[in-house]
Amino acid sequence: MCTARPGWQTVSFRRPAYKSTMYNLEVNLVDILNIDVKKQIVKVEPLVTMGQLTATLIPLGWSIPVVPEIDDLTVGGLVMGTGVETTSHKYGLFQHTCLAYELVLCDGSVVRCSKDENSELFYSVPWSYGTLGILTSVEIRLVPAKKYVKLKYEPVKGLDNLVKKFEDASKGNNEFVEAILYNEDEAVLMTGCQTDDCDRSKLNPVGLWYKPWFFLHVKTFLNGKLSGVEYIPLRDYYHRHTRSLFWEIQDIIPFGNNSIFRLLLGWLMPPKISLLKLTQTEAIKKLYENNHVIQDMLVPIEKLEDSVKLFKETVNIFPIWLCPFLLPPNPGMVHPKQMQNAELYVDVGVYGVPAVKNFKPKESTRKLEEYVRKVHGFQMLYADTYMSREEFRAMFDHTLYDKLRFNMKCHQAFPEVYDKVSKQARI
Ligand SMILES: Cc1cc2nc3c(=O)[nH]c(=O)nc-3n(C[C@H](O)[C@H](O)[C@H](O)COP(=O)(O)OP(=O)(O)OC[C@H]3O[C@@H](n4cnc5c(N)ncnc54)[C@H](O)[C@@H]3O)c2cc1C
Ligand SMILES: NC(=O)C1=CN([C@@H]2O[C@H](COP(=O)(O)OP(=O)(O)OC[C@H]3O[C@@H](n4cnc5c(N)ncnc54)[C@H](OP(=O)(O)O)[C@@H]3O)[C@@H](O)[C@H]2O)C=CC1
Ligand SMILES: CC(C)=CCC[C@@H](C)[C@H]1CC[C@@]2(C)C3=C(CC[C@]12C)[C@@]1(C)CC[C@H](O)C(C)(C)[C@@H]1CC3
Repeated sequence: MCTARPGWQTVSFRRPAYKSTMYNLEVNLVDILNIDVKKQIVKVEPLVTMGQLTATLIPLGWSIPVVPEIDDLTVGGLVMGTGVETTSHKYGLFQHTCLAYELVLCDGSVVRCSKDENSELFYSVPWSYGTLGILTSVEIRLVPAKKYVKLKYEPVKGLDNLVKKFEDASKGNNEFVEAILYNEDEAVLMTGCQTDDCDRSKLNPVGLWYKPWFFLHVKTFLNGKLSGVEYIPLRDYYHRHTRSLFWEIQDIIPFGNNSIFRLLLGWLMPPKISLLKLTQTEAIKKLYENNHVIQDMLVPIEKLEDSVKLFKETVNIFPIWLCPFLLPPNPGMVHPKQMQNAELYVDVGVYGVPAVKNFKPKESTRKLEEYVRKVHGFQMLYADTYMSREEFRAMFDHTLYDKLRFNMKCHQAFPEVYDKVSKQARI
């Protein structure tokens, strides 16, 4: 069994091939069920999107701790896969901000799980891609929302310098930490906090239709020697990369940042990911397969410098997105090597056309995957993975997952995660 949500509707890169051979379950659960400000919990159904949630919560003065930035990402997809954002160094991944899940198991029973109730199931749901049960609701922590983010842009020269500053910023008191690496030697580090006060002369609603693409706006701070400060309305900040799909839009609509285009037609942007997927031709699919890399590798922060060098040598794609996150020592598929303390990791996001000669998608990606396994890192599974089943099991801890699948007789109802995310399972 799998959900009946068609592949073209999902934000993941490829379409799931398995949907045509499995029993498809309609899970049309699209509502925000309850906002309990006393207990600071919001209860939502799995198809609630990030755009829908921020539009509802922010006017009420609330938000959730981790808001992955593409509007159409769903709570179900983020729980069953993962979500990371610039607050993750403080709160962890999306699933670490969830307090309880309600699932329908393969025997038809409904269970609620949390850290104190059915805890093994609770810790096994993230990264399980719908292979333990069907999610029907999620309780997420609420945090107070303020009106603006006071964002400081700091140009940094030298990779070693950036790595040090980035690590310090992630361990400091900042609420938001992110860096964009424009080449091996130049980056802009962004740190911010929420505030209700705003210096109007520095207000920048980056989400307005005529505003330049965010990554290009950030790039302008590279030229100045000084740091810059801006006040960005909270919702504009959360979805700052939505309009340009990070920097992927430049390959799809190359003239999209032209100021006249923005002024007249900027309101049309971005095209819906689902529309792009639905209308994707075989030729474009091949082009992306053979001459494009989309990968997010999660590595321990002390491996950041080595990872950037390896990415440069293997695919040579810039900009690179850097986002720190805290990985707590919880049981389940993804945890730090030592189970004593939470560890700081970083998401190294590489999206674009490789600038190396003789780029071979499979070989290059496998080289990166091997490195990530070696340093006890993890690959985000919305993108292509070329790992074998054994390699996949070496990267993701299947101990608890296997135990639960056996106890709950999941093998009679759901495939294994690998059979949903591997290259063979996706078209
Ligand atoms: C002919 C008729 C007459 C009625 N007369 C009355 C009346 O006089 N007084 C009265 O109080 N009621 C009456 N009802 C029943 C009832 O009020 C409405 O049908 C009900 O409120 C549905 O509202 P809706 O159309 O907004 O919900 P829907 O459009 O069915 O659903 C609204 C949203 O909730 C979601 N949703 C629906 N069901 C579920 C579920 N089980 N779990 C999760 N999400 C769900 C949907 O996906 C949708 O997003 C009547 C119903 C009918 C058909
Ligand atoms: N900033 C970030 O962190 C970003 C994250 N992403 C990635 O995008 C993906 C989310 O995309 P989205 O379109 O929302 O999700 P998808 O529809 O792609 O779903 C992802 C997985 O979750 C499963 N799933 C979803 N809902 C349920 C449910 N109710 N019960 C059981 N299983 C369920 C799906 O199962 P099935 O196959 O059966 O449908 C699928 O395997 C995540 O993998 C995330 O990591 C992408 C961009 C940015
Ligand atoms: C963890 C984080 C921050 C991930 C960000 C990932 C984005 C860059 C990804 C998510 C969805 C994504 C894979 C997508 C694409 C580009 C990269 C995206 C936007 C595009 C639009 C590229 C063009 C393709 O033909 C197609 C339309 C299928 C995809 C759709 C999904």
